[in-house]
Order: sequence, then C-alpha cells, then structure tokens
Amino acid sequence: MTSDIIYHYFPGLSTAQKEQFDKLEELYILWNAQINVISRKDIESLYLRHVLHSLGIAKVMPFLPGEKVLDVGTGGGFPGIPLAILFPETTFHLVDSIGKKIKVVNEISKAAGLTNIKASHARAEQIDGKFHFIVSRAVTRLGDFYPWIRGKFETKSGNVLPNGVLYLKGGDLEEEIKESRLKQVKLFSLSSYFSEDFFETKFVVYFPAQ
Ligand SMILES: C[S@@+](CC[C@H](N)C(=O)[O-])C[C@H]1O[C@@H](n2cnc3c(N)ncnc32)[C@H](O)[C@@H]1O
Repeated sequence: MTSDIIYHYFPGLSTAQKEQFDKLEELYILWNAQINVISRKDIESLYLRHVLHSLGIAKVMPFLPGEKVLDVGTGGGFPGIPLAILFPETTFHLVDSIGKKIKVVNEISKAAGLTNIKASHARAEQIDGKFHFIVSRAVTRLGDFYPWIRGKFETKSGNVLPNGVLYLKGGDLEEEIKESRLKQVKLFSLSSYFSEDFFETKFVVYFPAQ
C-alpha cells in the first residue's frame, strides 16, 4: 500500500506534503511495533483506513489558516495527523487520556516535521482553550461526547459551516443521533467523495456548537 491513494483524492499537494504522507508508513510501522495504536491487520491498509478516512473531514470542511482544531481521543494521531499535514496553516491540538499514545503522536509529528501540532496527555474535559472545530473518531457515543467539549468553541465562525463538531462515524446512526438530543446534525456520506467499498457505510457527522 502506498500513499498514491492520497495523491489521487487530494491533487495539488506540495512536495513537502507528499513527503510527509509518504513517511507515515515507515513511522507507523516503527512505532506500532512498540506501542500498539493500530491493529496489526490494519497497518497494511494504513493509507486507506486511517489516513484517507481521516481526510474525509477535509472534504467536508476546508480548514482555514489560523483556525484551531481539537482532536479528542486521537489515539495514534487520527484524524489529527493527516489533517495537520493537509492544512499546515491550521493548528491542531491532539489529546488522549493514555500517555503512551501521545508519545507516539509526538514522535511521529516530530519525525514528519509537523510544526502545527500540539499533543497533550489529558482527558478532553480537562482541556482549556477555544477551538473553531472539534474532530474525533471512534471515541464514544455522540450523546456522551458533547458534554466533554461544551463551551470549548470560538464564538466567531468564518468557514463554510459554523464552528462545531466533525465526527467520523460508521453504520446506522439514526438511533444514536436521536438519543443524543443534538440539534442541526448533518450527515455527509464519505462514499460521495471516495469510491472504495470501505467508505460505503462511513460518514462525517457534523453539528454546530450548541
Ligand atoms: C478507539 S481509540 C480511537 C483512536 C483514534 N481516534 C483512531 O480513530 O484511531 C479511542 C481513544 O479515545 C481515548 N479517550 C477515551 N476517552 C477519552 C477522553 N475523555 N479524553 C481523551 N481521550 C479519551 C482513548 O484513550 C483511546 O485512545
């Protein structure tokens, strides 16, 4: 597996960005052997299941220079690391409650030369600061998630959708959205951007700060 799939869906990457995406494979192989952040089986499909999946958020939201994004429960850096490569002028704060995962994030972002990432070993609830967008993948149900981050949004919006949450989720989400009582939830199907079967049941769930 190579990063060609990333170049295909994101034409116009700079040489520096291509080099950073290319480097992720060896870095994740190296670090995953020491600290498990991706299942062994999945590492063979790193670019499809982790990097491109993370970049699904970029198809919905073109982050702007100067915007601040929080990645809650980033694990080994998803979706934060691929997004930080794609948007070098946006700043990303990656948090996870497990310290050794943050070690992997720090090592990988340093080795890839990323200067727009800050990583913290903390629970989301403990993070101070205000963000334009909060991203996440595979952490918890929406109804449990929102109380952790309520009040952490910048009030001034300047992007294609108001400041809010962009959460990568799969499957049938109707019940989960209903139970969460969140308002103005929008679902963006990743199969409208990416043709691989993997994306057939995958969505970006967006809702504004509320
Ligand atoms: C299944 S992993 C997903 C990791 C990554 N987002 C991904 O998709 O590969 C869930 C992560 O959320 C973290 N987590 C769970 N609750 C958290 C909280 N309240 N604050 C920060 N991190 C949390 C866990 O430590 C774990 O690393």
